[in-house]
Amino acid sequence: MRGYIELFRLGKTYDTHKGPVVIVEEFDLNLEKGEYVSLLGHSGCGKSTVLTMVAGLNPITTGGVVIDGREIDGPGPDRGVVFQSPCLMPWMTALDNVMLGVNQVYSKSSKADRVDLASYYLNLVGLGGSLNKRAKDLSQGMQQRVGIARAFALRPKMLLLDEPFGMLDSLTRMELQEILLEILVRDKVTTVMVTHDIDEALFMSDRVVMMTNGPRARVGAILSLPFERPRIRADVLDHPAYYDYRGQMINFLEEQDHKKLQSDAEAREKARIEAESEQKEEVASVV
Ligand SMILES: Nc1ncnc2c1ncn2[C@@H]1O[C@H](COP(=O)(O)OP(=O)(O)OP(=O)(O)O)[C@@H](O)[C@H]1O
Repeated sequence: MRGYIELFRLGKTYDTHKGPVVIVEEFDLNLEKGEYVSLLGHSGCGKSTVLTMVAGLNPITTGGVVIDGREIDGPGPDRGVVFQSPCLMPWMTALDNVMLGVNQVYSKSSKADRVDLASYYLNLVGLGGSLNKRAKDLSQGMQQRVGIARAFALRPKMLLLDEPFGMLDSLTRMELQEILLEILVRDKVTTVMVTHDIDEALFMSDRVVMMTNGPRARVGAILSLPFERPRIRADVLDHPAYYDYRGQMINFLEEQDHKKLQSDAEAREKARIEAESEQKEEVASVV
């Protein structure tokens, strides 16, 4: 099956001081237009590596990414990215921070239209009253709202979120999750989100892609969630299958933990045997 967005046999090898290490291998995933997919997996398995390759910010070693029929070969305005911290220009206003990208992508539109577009998205994320505040004077939650408005204002086909709510308090986090879902549904943007938070993945996603442990991480299992949209948090939490899906995700992660402990123990045993045989060879050569 081919999707609106296709990640095919995506792979990444990093050069390290110990030589090349294959972090992600044969990562296959198809997304429908407007679909919301979360990537879940243990720390260091390669989630951000997949996301930054799709964003075009991290060179792809093998395979590729096709978005709406076009293979990507670097970053582009068809993909908006929101990281944990929004990296705003601190001395510029909220509006000017959003205008930076808008001016580049919509250079042929009138200044008034560009300001309208940026203001529209800042309004949607609840910053209508703070357009002219400098980024350095905004709270962390407000800065993240600017980051989200900045990504949406480019009208991307795809949104890539790397733990976008990771640094926020739980109330702001819940509020922003809901605002984000509202805009995504309105604009039909296809989304991939990296998260460590099982409940966040359950509330936000159509599907949860669980990655195996690295190195050579790939898609381990995919859960399709049955919760209706628009999502209402209380209804999702009350859904009879909620704790079953939650349990499946926890089981998968525990299974990966178990495999990691096993492979770490095997590696230690192998190293011990190698060290022992080297010692024996040394003793034999002295004798
Ligand atoms: N530029 C790099 N060079 C070498 N190794 C790297 C580089 N970037 C990441 N890695 C390694 O690749 C692995 C995967 O990293 P990545 O950040 O993609 O994982 P992650 O699943 O997003 O982790 P986390 O959940 O902790 O954010 C890690 O072992 C990391 O140390």
